[in-house]
Amino acid sequence: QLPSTRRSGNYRPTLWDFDDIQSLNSVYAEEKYSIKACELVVQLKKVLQGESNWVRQLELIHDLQTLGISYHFDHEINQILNSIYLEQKYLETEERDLYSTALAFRLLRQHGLRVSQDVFDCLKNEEGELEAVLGDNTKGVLQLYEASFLLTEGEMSLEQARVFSTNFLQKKLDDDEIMDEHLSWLVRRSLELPLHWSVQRPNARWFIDACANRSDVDPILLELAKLDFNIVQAAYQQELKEVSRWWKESKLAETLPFARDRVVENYLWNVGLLFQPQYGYPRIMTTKLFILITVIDDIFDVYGTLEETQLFNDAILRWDVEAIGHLPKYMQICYMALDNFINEMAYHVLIEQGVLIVQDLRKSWADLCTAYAKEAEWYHTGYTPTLEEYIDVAWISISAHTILSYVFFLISNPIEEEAAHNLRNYHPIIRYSAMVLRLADDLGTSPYELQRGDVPKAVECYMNETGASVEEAREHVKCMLRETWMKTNEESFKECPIFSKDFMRSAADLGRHAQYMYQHGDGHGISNPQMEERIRTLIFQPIP
Ligand SMILES: CC1(C)[C@@H]2CC[C@@]1(C)[C@@H](OP(=O)([O-])OP(=O)([O-])[O-])C2
Ligand SMILES: [Mg+2]
Ligand SMILES: [Mg+2]
Ligand SMILES: [Mg+2]
Repeated sequence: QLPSTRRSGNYRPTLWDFDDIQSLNSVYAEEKYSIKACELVVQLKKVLQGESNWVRQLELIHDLQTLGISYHFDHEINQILNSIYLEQKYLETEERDLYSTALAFRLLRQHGLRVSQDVFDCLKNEEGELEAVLGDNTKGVLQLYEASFLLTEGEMSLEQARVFSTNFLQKKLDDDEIMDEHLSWLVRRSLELPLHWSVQRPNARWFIDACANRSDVDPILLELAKLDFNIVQAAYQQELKEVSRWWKESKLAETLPFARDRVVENYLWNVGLLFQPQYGYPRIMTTKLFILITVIDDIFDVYGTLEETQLFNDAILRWDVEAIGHLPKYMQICYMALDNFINEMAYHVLIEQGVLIVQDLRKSWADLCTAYAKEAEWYHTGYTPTLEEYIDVAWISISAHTILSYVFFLISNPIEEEAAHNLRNYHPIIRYSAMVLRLADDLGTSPYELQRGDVPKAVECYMNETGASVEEAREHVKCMLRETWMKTNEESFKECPIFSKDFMRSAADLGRHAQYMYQHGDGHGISNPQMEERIRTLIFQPIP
């Protein structure tokens, strides 16, 4: 049916004032703080090298990771994990328990070292049951729970460990039986989102604050975590100011008022996706990308009539900038903003890496808009696809393949032809990243999207196809999320990876950041108190 009036997303104006952003200015940009941080890094490297107990070494590595500062110690961490793996200390039965075994299992697997799930066998009873010997060991069961998310296809005992450790921990919380307050916080947090699914830098602030309630934290560790957080935040603020100026100068917020005006939220995606401080320019470019994807997504999902969306998609497929005269004015503006951005990105890569990628970028956008157009057709004709039909289109329409294309070309130097070929052919790691992003997005945004009118999403397609209730359908989607993570884990263990470590990390972090953004509803388009607090403490307020 053709709408008599256009839909609206009823999106509120941005929460973050342009002048407030432009006035951001952190003392931590001063060199004296970076010098102090370097001194602390040197001291901590000595602590790491001086630690001979393998469990303490692993606990230090775990803390460095959750506090967001492990990137200073990649070499030391690599050395320690490889020697623990080679010396197989984590296998000597007399030396270990559930806690140390699970901690070693998780950190070694995360590092790409393929430890067998059999490491838990010696802890089981005669009937081969691990759950029978948990006793009252909440600390150990929490580590087992975290470790179970590193499972790959067919590792049923890890899947069973996830189920019974979840039930064990939930019961402990419900019966208020966890006396240690910090442990209780960790359990509550991880039951919502396990460490393996948590994006590192955005979550670091929570772990830094939580450290204040721990007696076993090395003061140098906490001092460096706070200082590093504030120094990196100062760099983030400068990047955000630049993107915010670009968005204002584009005048797209005024000319396309129906679209989500979300510069800060779009920048936050890239704090999760490209957390390494040296990726400042890539973060600025991928934030512009997220902004344009958000606007064009809203043209297809909210504002454009069926006929207009088909005209826009044809123009994108043809890519003839002289032939847009027939488009409505708002589409001409959007088309040119996109064309300018593609040229800006392609020019940068041509100058820096000597590779011409205009066709790659246009193809990626063409695939995205074709998927958008299909969804618009389904909406306007009132068709509800099967879940399979929907996923075949929606893993593309969530835009992960476009986002990861830009990430690839921005951080790969040199650009390897085999990797570029796999990127163009949507290597499985791209599809898995897209699936986590899509499923997390549908769980977080579809209630609002359906209210205003949008194509039925994964939950609704499953309900329509099977007659399931909303709860059952949401549970099914969460099961699909777990299966996708299992395939992602499998892919990351492949011996000869086609893509760089940083790219593989970004592909997984895109999905992780989606689970962070949508943890409490639609943190991107609607926002909520938790997301506002996260943005305030992550970007606007240094740690005191
Ligand atoms: C960056 C994004 C992941 C992409 C554009 C904005 C998003 C936050 C999401 O927005 P949404 O409207 O929920 O996407 P979809 O459901 O219309 O595909 C799709
Ligand atoms: Mg949308
Ligand atoms: Mg959409
Ligand atoms: Mg959505």
